[in-house]
Amino acid sequence: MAKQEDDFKKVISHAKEYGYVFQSSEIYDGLSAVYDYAQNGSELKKNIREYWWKAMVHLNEDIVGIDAAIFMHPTTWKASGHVDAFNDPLIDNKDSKKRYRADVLIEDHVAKIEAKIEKEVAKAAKRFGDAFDKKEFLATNQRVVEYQEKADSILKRMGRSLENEDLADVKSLIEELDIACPMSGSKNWTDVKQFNLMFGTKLGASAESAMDLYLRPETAQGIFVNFLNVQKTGRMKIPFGIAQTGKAFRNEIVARQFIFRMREFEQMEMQFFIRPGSQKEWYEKWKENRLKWHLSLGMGEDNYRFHDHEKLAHYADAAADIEFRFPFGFKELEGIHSRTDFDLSQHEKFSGKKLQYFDPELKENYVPYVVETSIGLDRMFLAVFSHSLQEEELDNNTTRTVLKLPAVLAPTKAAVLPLVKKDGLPDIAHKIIEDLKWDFNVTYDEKDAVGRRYRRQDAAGTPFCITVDHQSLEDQTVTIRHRDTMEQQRVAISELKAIIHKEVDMRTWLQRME
Ligand SMILES: Nc1ncnc2c1ncn2[C@@H]1O[C@H](COP(=O)(O)OP(=O)(O)OP(=O)(O)O)[C@@H](O)[C@H]1O
Repeated sequence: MAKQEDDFKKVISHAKEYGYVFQSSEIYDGLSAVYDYAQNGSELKKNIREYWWKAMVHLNEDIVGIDAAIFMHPTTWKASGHVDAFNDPLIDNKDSKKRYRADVLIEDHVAKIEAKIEKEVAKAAKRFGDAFDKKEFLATNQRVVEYQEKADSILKRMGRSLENEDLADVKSLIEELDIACPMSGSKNWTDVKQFNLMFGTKLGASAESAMDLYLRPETAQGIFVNFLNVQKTGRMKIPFGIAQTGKAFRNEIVARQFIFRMREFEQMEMQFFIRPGSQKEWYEKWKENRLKWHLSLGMGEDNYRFHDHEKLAHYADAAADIEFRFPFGFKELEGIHSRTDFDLSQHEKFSGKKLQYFDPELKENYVPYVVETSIGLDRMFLAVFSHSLQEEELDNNTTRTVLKLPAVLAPTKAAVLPLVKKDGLPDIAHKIIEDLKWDFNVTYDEKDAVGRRYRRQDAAGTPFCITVDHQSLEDQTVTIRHRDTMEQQRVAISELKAIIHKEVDMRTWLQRME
């Protein structure tokens, strides 16, 4: 645990030091769970968004993108169920006065049991070496089986109680598990209460005419209310999808873990409209497709897993998360939900307008079913950033800090470095930049010895360093150094563009999904 915390602290401080993420309003001591993306962070975030948009919208003929407003008519949130049911169960500790999500306290308790299982697995793997079969061990080792059963039964009971709104039982569970306040160690808890996560605001100038509004807690509803507009104007035929990226706001009770859980964040969502009855098939297809998208980034198959939900939201008939191995363990990165016709039917009911599709093949009208994929852009950022940050032991007994971002996502693709600040080398470097900047985000750096500059670019995640030296004056060649291997090649300046394109183009990366 201590190592995990330490690694995570390194991630947070590296994000600040290298211009990725700052705390919002830091000069006023910050605002809890709100963050700003800095000069490198905003580029990385944009690149992740574009990588998603390319895969989702441009590469799928049957998916189009929209950009709906954050403000929506307040009835939207009545219809969607958010006014009545977008709650988290909260519990206060009477001694420390700290507030927690009751379900998170229980899940953290279960995570500790799961950590014990991992420990047993690691021990056994060491003991048995090559002969170790993890699956068999998990199924047959008595202690591990007991741990697993305990973890499952806790989660099942919690899911059931939350579903039945039995908050007294959630409190009993916390007491039975002897869960203490992580801050104070006290077990003096209040009852569990529901807390609505939507932020309210007002539209209009005068107090009398002002209308109560909400900042949207998810982007999905902007798509549902536009379903028929898009279908008609785009002449879309079912099955088809509508995608969008944009801000969402949730007044999270416990906002923690850096940009993992924020109060203002960005979602990338796609709602896929289908014939009723075909939801199982599409749900499976989208689960598979989304995992492939993640794997295309090459961050290791072992770092992802599916978590199928037992406890379903009020709108869903199936739901799964793609979990990623964050520095603090496996956690939800993306959700895939089979939302039935719940949202469109609710909007029909509350607006009094028909939201139906005439299926020319079946020759009938129906309210389509929906399978959605929903991923947090900030969470994806954290996944990519934390996975990429590595400390490497080098042959000469030094370590280097390197941010091995997938090159396609790296904020700056290349740094151009004149070996010295004289003899015309900076001029050549600037000329190279003039040419490359139309294709890539590139940077110039002439300060310090070249070795230090390499290290700086490694830590900032720049995949290539291009060094201009005296030989460049004679034969128009430079060295290009690869961040991950530290290998250097002598190449003609005229070849640079093609070399970089090959490594950073989305095509190369996204074709891995095929
Ligand atoms: N507060 C938040 N900060 C950052 N990202 C978030 C936040 N809430 C949700 N997301 C992202 O949006 C995605 C889809 O939202 P969804 O409503 O399914 O999340 P959720 O199940 O409520 O998440 P969680 O269980 O972590 O609260 C999540 O998978 C996550 O990546």
